[in-house]
This record gives sequence, C-alpha cells and structure tokens, in this order.
Amino acid sequence: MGASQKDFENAMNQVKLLKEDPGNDAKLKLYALYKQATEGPCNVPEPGVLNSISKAKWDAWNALGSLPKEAARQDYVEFVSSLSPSPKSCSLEGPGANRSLPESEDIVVTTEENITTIMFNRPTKKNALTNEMYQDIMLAMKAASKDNSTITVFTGSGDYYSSGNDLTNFMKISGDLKQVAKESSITLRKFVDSFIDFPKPLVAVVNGPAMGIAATVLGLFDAVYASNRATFHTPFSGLGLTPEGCSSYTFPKIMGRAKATEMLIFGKKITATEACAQGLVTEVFPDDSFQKEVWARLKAYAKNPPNAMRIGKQLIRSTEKENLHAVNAEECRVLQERWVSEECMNGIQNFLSRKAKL
Ligand SMILES: CCCC/C=C/CC(=O)SCCNC(=O)CCNC(=O)[C@H](O)C(C)(C)COP(=O)(O)OP(=O)(O)OC[C@H]1O[C@@H](n2cnc3c(N)ncnc32)[C@H](O)[C@@H]1OP(=O)(O)O
Repeated sequence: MGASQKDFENAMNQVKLLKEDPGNDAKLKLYALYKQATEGPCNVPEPGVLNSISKAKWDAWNALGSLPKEAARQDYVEFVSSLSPSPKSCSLEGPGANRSLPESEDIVVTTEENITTIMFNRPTKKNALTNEMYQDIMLAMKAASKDNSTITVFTGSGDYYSSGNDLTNFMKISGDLKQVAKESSITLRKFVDSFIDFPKPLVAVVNGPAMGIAATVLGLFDAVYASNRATFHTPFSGLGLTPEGCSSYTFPKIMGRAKATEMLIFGKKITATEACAQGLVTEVFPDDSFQKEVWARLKAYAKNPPNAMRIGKQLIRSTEKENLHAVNAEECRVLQERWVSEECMNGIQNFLSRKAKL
C-alpha cells in the first residue's frame, strides 16, 4: 500500500525537525519529490542559468518526468525516513543540571542564580540561525517569561554571537519559493514579536560578532553588554534584503538616521566601541575579563525584586509597543517580497559560491 496523505504530512514535519543538514543533493531530491507529489510533473518554465538555485531545483523536479503523484509521495516518505534517526525523547538531563525546555542541541537553555540564559550553540556555523532554532528560541522565551528567573540573557558559544539568519534556510523548506517566503515571513513576525512582548529585562551578552537579525533585534533588548571583540554588521542590501527586527525604527531612534543608514542600507560594520558611542551597546568590556565582569554584574542585578523590574520595563516599553508591532508587520511584508526577488537570489547565491572562489 502507498503512503497516505497523513504519512506524507508527517514526513514533511520530520524534515523540519532534522538536526543535521542533509546536504544539497538530498534537499534537491526532497524538493523535487514534494513538487511531484503535490503538483505532478514539472509545469513551470525553465529558469535562466544565472538563477542557479532555481535552475537546480527545476532540473531536479523535471528529471522526475511523469512519475505519478502517489509514487512520488511514497518515495518522499521513504526518503525522509532514511534521513531521520528515530526521534529522541525530550530529557532534562545532560550537560547542565539546570537545563530546561526546549531540548535542542543548537539552542541551550540554562537557569542559574535567577538568570535564564538562552545560548546560540552552533559555533561551527558561527551560530547562524536555522529554521528550527527560530522555533526553539520562541519556545525558550515563552518558558523564560513564565519561569522563576528575574532576568533573561542571550549569548553565543564560540567566537561569534551569531551570524544571523542561516542563508541556506530557504533551501531546507519544501514548497515553491513564494510559499517558502510567506512561511518565513510568518516565522519572522512571530519571532520578533517575542522580543517586543518579552515581559522581563532582556539582556544580550555579545561575546563576538553579531550579524543580520542577531544584530537588529538588539534594538529591542533592555541592555547590551559587548566584548571588545564584538562587531555589529547588517549586510542587508548586499543580500538584496531590507531591515528587520524593527531596526528600521529602533536604529534611527537609537543612533540617529544618518548612522542607522550607514549600517542598515550601506552595510557598514561597526565595532563594539562605536556601537556603544551610538547607543546600541550599553557597555564594552575587554575580552579577557568580559565573561567574569558581565556575569558578576548580572548576578547582582538579578537579585532585584522581580516585580519591580518587570513593571519598570513595562513602563519603558508600553508607549512603544503598538508602533513596534506595526513596524514589525511592515518589515515582514516587505521582506516577503524581497525574498523572491532576483537581487536576493543573487545575493544568497554569491554567499554560497564564495567558498568556491577562494
Ligand atoms: C525566517 C527569518 C529570516 C530573518 C532574516 C534575517 C536576515 C539576516 O540575518 S541576513 C544574514 C546576515 N548574515 C550574513 O550575511 C553572514 C554570512 N556569513 C558570512 O559572511 C561569513 O560566514 C562570516 C563573516 C559570518 C564568517 O566568515 P569566516 O570566513 O570567518 O567563516 P566561514 O568559513 O565563512 O563560516 C564557517 C561556516 O559557517 C557557515 N556560515 C556562517 N554564517 C552563515 C550564515 N549566516 N548562513 C549560513 N552559513 C553560515 C559558513 O558557510 C561556513 O560553513 P562551511 O564550513 O560549511 O563552509
């Protein structure tokens, strides 16, 4: 008997939960089988060779010829099952006795001395944020907003804070590009909303470079402590993209329009010291004493009465909330269009082919 629609949907969900990148060949195969199973034989014009990602996807789909939808669905289910290890149970054990949900290797959540820390933990990829990490961060923030901690901290493991959105994310979601852009826009909106609405003091311990969305949402934090190794870089225009994370509103407000334009539109990278002078960073510390000094300070702050801190934050934030939600919605609407643009495809393609040019 062939795979049912339910088996097919389960397999699609399993793909989103893959812990390891299955590689480009597997992603193309998944894409092609998905399209064949849902739309039948390839029915769109062949993209130009300059558009190499779309062309590779088209080739993979077209190569399936007249394979019937049911057979493609079956092949998709079988292929996903060959990629997925049996699901791991959610455990609270492992490194860090205080580890709390969500369980994910790329996001580590710990609670200690009234501080819940959410750490980006994908150092070999400079802590670039995968689709799964966005979901896990939202879950972690939801849990942190309700736990007994008084302060929530974001930080990164390894030499980067985070290099922002993983530029291969789009290739990991099945479906046509417009649909992928729509889903990403919904994810982004919810993700940024979690920062806008976060009820407790939110602090970033920026241990190294912060790029893209990891840098922009800093404008929504209550304090940002940076190592002097940290840099702040939003190379959106080069990628055919536009500002997100409410930065089109927060950055001009924090640093003035001219400095915000240099960062957000011209892609100027700034140092921690410059970011501090411009108001994005609260304080900069020498890298060799950064962790010791910052954590000592945060542990002292975390002893403050929680309600006073929460209500104080509310007062600072409440007049802006409505604006921020409107800005977020508009930035996501614009990005949904940018993601399907040729400028964006070329920008991402340039990043992906950069290694080959070295
Ligand atoms: C759904 C929500 C969408 C929200 C949208 C947000 C917009 C953004 O955030 S745009 C993203 C902005 N970020 C970038 O443009 C960074 C791209 N990466 C780089 O420029 C460089 O990798 C680096 C400057 C961060 C580091 O360069 P370095 O030469 O020191 O190391 P690499 O060998 O390049 O990196 C190691 C390893 O990590 C991979 N990697 C790093 N960053 C990303 C990334 N953002 N996306 C995907 N992959 C990334 C890099 O490819 C390397 O992988 P391999 O070892 O497999 O080659």
